[in-house]
Amino acid sequence: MRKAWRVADVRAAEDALMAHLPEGTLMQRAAAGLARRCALILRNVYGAHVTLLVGAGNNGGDALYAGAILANRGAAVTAILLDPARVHEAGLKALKDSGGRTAEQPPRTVDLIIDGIVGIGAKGGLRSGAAAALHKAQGRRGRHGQRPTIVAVDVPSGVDVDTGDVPGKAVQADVTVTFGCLKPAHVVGPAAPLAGEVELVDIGLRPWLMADPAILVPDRKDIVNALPKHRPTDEKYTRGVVGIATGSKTYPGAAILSTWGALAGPTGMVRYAGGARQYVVQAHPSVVATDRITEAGRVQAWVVGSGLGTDEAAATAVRTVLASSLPVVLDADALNLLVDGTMADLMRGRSAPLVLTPHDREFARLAGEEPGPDRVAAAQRLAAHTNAVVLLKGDRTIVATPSGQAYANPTGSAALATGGTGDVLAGLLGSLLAGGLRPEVAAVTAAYLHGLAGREAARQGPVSASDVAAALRPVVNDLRPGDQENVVTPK
Ligand SMILES: NC(=O)C1=CN([C@@H]2O[C@H](COP(=O)(O)OP(=O)(O)OC[C@H]3O[C@@H](n4cnc5c(N)ncnc54)[C@H](O)[C@@H]3O)[C@@H](O)[C@H]2O)[C@@H](O)CC1
Ligand SMILES: [K+]
Repeated sequence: MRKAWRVADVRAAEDALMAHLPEGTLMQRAAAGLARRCALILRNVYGAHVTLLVGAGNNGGDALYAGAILANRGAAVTAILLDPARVHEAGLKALKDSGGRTAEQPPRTVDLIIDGIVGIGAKGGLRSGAAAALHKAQGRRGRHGQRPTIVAVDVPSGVDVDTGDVPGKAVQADVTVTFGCLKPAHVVGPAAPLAGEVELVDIGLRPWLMADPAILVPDRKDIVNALPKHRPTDEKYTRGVVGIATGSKTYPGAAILSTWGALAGPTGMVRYAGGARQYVVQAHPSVVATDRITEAGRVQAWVVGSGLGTDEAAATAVRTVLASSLPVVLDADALNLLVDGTMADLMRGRSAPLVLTPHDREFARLAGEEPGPDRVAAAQRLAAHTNAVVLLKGDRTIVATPSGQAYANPTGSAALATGGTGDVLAGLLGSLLAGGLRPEVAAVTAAYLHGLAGREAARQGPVSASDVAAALRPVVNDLRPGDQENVVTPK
């Protein structure tokens, strides 16, 4: 897992580390890493045109020192000082000593913009002077007529570093070079896509980060490790059976999509219980279907949700699974049935895992408040209140546990913002729960795989939920270690 820390924890670690180092060492390390990445982007540093947007703090200092390094290698470096009276003096001197200059306006040619406007000291969106300078620099062209590449120092300026919120104007970076550790804005909220590609430069901070990380971000290896392995002795029941109670005669599509999602997961068998049984069996002949949950036979986890409606039968379905001692996923309509609070005791009294998968509107109905600018904190509050793992859908889906652990999914895709993809996710999640994964691991794994499937489906053009469901199985298979040949020819 990658880890992101909040600003106060980063500052505490920096203070502790700096006490052991000569003054300025950390900034030199940061600037060296920043300049190295800029040089890689420019390829030919000699003769390149670099514009620095320099704010009042140390973020501007990083930019000035990196500018000095690039100027020493023959780049034409121009610094636009947004608050000249408070500029990092030593950084400015270093830039000038290396042949860089300051100017009021960006020069005609700009290959690279280094955004040193503001870093972890940010408050609010970009101020007007900074926004105007950025706009002008962005409007310039590079040596070869190309648009300038934008490299953000530490974070794209204008974002809220601790929450990933974007309260006003902000920089859209191509690359963000950050120092010491990731921060929440790199991985959650609307800020995360503004960071572009994030490079983490080691400045020796990690051993000094004493606090727990605010957010964990899974990578491919974590997902490979989480997925249950096939064993030669497996048969369908040992791999787990997932029960799906979604859809209805009126909304059979939801049932087809969620069973499709479940079929891509690790379980050996998928059972369906509900009004859309005929449609489900037609679409997926391997699914064993009944009309009611109580007739479905044994399963190791239930998914109840989308397309179910909110009538008495639907409420009974939710009550039945909540009263069981099995892991449960509640999605869509099932979440709306929780709103009146009549199932609160059932929910809070459970000892078996419960996962809720709201999008923003469902979240607002359930929690009584919008997720707001701090989506991680909002998901954590709902998780604690409901004693459930909460998967809050979004471009960077968040998974929060009742104990306060938070994860951000890195594989988000705009392709998933289309009707029915949530049904596919819920089905897959149920299969992972039935396969024995802990609820937060199942939620994180499902979001990750679902995101990859969305990206895969988008390669072919506009995406429907069926495309995502169809892409899911190959994506899952690609990450699961397959059956190995046991007779190997010696080379
Ligand atoms: N503390 C350290 O040891 C290190 C810090 N480093 C750099 O220092 C940065 C933090 O420096 P500072 O604490 O000086 O803070 P910043 O440089 O992030 O911000 C300082 C100033 O920016 C202005 N500002 C705040 N919000 C703004 C907005 N929305 N628009 C425009 N201007 C705004 C304010 O006047 C504030 O005083 C890090 O992000 C990183 O880039 C690195 O050099 C690594 C070492
Ligand atoms: K910045």
